[in-house]
Amino acid sequence: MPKQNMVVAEEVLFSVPSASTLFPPPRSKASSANYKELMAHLELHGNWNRASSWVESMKASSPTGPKSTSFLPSDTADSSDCEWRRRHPSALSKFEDLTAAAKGKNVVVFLDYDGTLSPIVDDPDSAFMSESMRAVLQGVAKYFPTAIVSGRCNDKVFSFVQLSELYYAGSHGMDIIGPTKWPDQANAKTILCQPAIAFLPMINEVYNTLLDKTTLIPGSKVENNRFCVSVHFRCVEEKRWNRLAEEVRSVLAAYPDLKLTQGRKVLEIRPTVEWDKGKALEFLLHELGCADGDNMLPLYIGDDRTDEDAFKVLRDRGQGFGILVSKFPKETCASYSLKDPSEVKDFLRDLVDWKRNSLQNN
Ligand SMILES: O=P(O)(O)OC[C@H]1O[C@H](O[C@H]2O[C@H](CO)[C@@H](O)[C@H](O)[C@H]2O)[C@H](O)[C@@H](O)[C@@H]1O
Repeated sequence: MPKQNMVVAEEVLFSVPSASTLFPPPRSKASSANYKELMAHLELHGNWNRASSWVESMKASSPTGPKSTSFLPSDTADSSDCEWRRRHPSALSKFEDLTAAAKGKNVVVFLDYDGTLSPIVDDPDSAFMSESMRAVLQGVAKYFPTAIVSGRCNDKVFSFVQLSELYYAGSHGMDIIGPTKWPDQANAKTILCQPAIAFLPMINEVYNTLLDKTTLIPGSKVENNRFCVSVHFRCVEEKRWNRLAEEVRSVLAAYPDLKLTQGRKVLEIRPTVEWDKGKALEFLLHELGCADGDNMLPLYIGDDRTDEDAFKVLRDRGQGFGILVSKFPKETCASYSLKDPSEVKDFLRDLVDWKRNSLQNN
């Protein structure tokens, strides 16, 4: 499928050509210290000074509906859609292939929250999970170690999910805790992994400053995700995106240790630590004793650019499967697809039934 027919994946916003690409290093050793300093300056200020390119990226990314494919001629859209579905078939229609691969292995389930377990809604505080999804999740956690890996802070995700038998990896995996009720209360294992703990005061400071700076931009919302901050623009009129981007840019210019990425109609500010949902997945697999073993089959279901880090880990390890939740073609490292949270629920229910039946038949 031609690249332009795919939805642009959300990406690190200041990934413009690096200064070192534009200015190759000097040959003499004597000039190299000055060169490093110059490069650091250009990387930071050159890139941070492009609020207008942020807006282009904000416009290009995060399509959520039929509008997003409207730039395609309809026959091209149809054929590219078919080709994409062939390469990333539905996890529901290929369920038997998946369970065949899982036979004799311990399945571990990783789930993103927004857009995967709950539908995308305008107000982030109202992204509730349905009771039926909760019941299915409870069933999943009964048979398989299950983790929620989210950009949100753990407290918020827990307030939506309300299941203490799960692992939670909030703040894009930078805050990992084990279940307080699995396999049973007495044996509950407390895992704690917080690789960005040193950034807490800085993140709080940035959150407060951003709250203050964006307060006059109607529709904007700043969310404190503990180890990262989200600036939502889903409800901001497009003519004001430039102003919002400019405010965020001006705040972040003072924090070289923070980076900016983009999700679904959201700007995300994160520490520059080498940690993401992929690292969280690897950490949890290791904790569960299946880092190197072939006896585990991890399944990771997610809808966002940030989930791609986890899909990539599974693809590179050749272990388990990534399942992308999307109604339309997207660049992805996932093997399979599901269209929306309702299909995710069906898939998880099938998984529980399959496990229950195979236990009964043994
Ligand atoms: O990793 P996730 O669990 O998918 O979290 C990613 C972000 O999700 C939330 O924002 C998204 O969902 C909102 C509610 O549906 C929607 O209004 C927003 O436009 C989406 O970007 C959450 O509010 C963010 O903090 C998370 O980073």
